[in-house]
Amino acid sequence: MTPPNTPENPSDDEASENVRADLSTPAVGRLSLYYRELHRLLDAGQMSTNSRDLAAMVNVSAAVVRRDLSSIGSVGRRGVGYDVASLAQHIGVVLGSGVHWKAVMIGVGYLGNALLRYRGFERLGFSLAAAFDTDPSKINRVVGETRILAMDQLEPVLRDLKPELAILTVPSEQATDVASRIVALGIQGILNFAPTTLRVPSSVAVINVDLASELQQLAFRIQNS
Ligand SMILES: NC(=O)c1ccc[n+]([C@@H]2O[C@H](COP(=O)([O-])OP(=O)(O)OC[C@H]3O[C@@H](n4cnc5c(N)ncnc54)[C@H](O)[C@@H]3O)[C@@H](O)[C@H]2O)c1
Repeated sequence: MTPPNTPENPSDDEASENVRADLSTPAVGRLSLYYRELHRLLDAGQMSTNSRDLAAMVNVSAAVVRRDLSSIGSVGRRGVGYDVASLAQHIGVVLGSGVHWKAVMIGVGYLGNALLRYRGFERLGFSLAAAFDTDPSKINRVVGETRILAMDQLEPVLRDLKPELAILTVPSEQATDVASRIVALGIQGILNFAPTTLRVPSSVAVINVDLASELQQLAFRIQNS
């Protein structure tokens, strides 16, 4: 008989919600890397792995892998390790990859073009449902599998598609205005490539991607090693 869902005995969904709330940002980043490597192992037909091998794949210690995995309730069996398929599935649930996420892209220049052609998003449950640009020469072109629409179609299309996420790849001067527009349309998370700080309500999650800053940190590490 299925036990009732009580605070002491939460359902799978509730348990993964609780786990998610407790995870630090670096731990979430590492889980995402384990997830990627586990899928690579699955593709290669490998059924089991252990903390030492996973650690080597993502360049952390085996103790960190064991701690990360036990924090989401996955404990390897001594001498056997982890079942690759079920561990990948479990991490996927914790990271929300079992859920289908709809994303739109705003700004299809050099960067947007490259990202639209990348097929790796779909595997993690993200579909790029539409892309938007202001340049009339780009409208109606299909890049990857996504059609570029005019910005004056933003409101009706987003109301219809109801995407949760947006990838912002417009010039930095345009980013704030565009962000306000998409937030007003119900976007809950923005992956922001524009080198500017977005002012959005705290209910909207923003991840800033800045490769120049990453390079700067890399140079700093080398200089100080
Ligand atoms: N995060 C990073 O590591 C990184 C790396 C490269 C570029 N960038 C940034 O990403 C953004 C895009 O870079 P890019 O090289 O692709 O630039 P780009 O100029 O090639 O592309 C920008 C696109 O946005 C469109 N656009 C302009 N205003 C718009 C608006 N209001 N609404 C919708 N579309 C609009 C333009 O027509 C163009 O197609 C820039 O902000 C750039 O600084 C970030």
